[in-house]
Amino acid sequence: MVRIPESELILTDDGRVYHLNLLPEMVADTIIVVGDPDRVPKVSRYFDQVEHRVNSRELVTHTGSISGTRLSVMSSGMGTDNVELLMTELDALVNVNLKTRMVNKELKELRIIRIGTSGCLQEDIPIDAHLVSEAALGLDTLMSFYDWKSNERINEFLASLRNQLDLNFDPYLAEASSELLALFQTDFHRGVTITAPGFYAPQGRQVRLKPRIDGMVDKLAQMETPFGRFTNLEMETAGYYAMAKLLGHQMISLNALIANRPRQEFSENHEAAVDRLIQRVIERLI
Ligand SMILES: O=P(O)(O)O[C@H]1O[C@H](CO)[C@@H](O)[C@H]1O
Ligand SMILES: O=c1cc[nH]c(=O)[nH]1
Repeated sequence: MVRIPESELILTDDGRVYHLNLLPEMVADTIIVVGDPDRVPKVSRYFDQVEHRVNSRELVTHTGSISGTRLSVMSSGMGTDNVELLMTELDALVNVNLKTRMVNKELKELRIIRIGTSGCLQEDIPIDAHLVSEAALGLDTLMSFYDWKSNERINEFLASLRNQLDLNFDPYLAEASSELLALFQTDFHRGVTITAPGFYAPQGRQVRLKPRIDGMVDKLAQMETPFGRFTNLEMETAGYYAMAKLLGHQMISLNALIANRPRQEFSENHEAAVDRLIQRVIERLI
């Protein structure tokens, strides 16, 4: 057993993990994750009671319970760089003894559910619909820094995608937890999500700067992946799916589709679409 040094897993003077600013007893085994820190109280307002409220930069955590089920809701901010530190510190809270700095012999498996917003790539899916991601493609480079491996079929698909989009980095594809996917089987659209390392050119948008990849949205919308068609673009899901798989946690990502890219439409009330999603997720968790 190897002791994790002070420089590698940083703790505050009172023993909290560095970025999340949390102690182990402050998180539940079921965690809802959101991007926007202002969305955290919009979830915890459905809790019967809140035990802990902790703010640390864009990382906000509320822990409480609904009808006897203990739940946490945490914000990550935007992007998979934040997802990486959130998942690593969350895992350390439950799987590392923070006093001895040794990994626990028995590892805990958390249930983590993302409630996010996303832009739809397919014309036939209505605006504000709710979609569960069966798998996600990472167009960020996060998995280049971990020992991430895929099977031959996925590797062939990724090589072809890399070629079609003329990418000069290695994308990755990660899957949802099948157990959590079963919870959201009915009444949700299903699809394959694309996780981009930005909102504009990395999602094929042009404001003043022209994206390097021509017709990216159309090309992605027409591709067939090993899990079906690509449905939506956002900024976190693939990072969550890959980190959860590597760390041994169950993870599912749900999105309100507040923009439709081919139709060039944006939601008239995206807050209401997100609130409906929050309520549907809570109903299925408790
Ligand atoms: O609404 P959230 O959960 O933040 O998700 C989406 O919205 C942000 C971009 O506007 C990105 O974080 C993207 O993934
Ligand atoms: O188009 C969109 C909408 C929400 N979030 C994204 O990342 N992209």
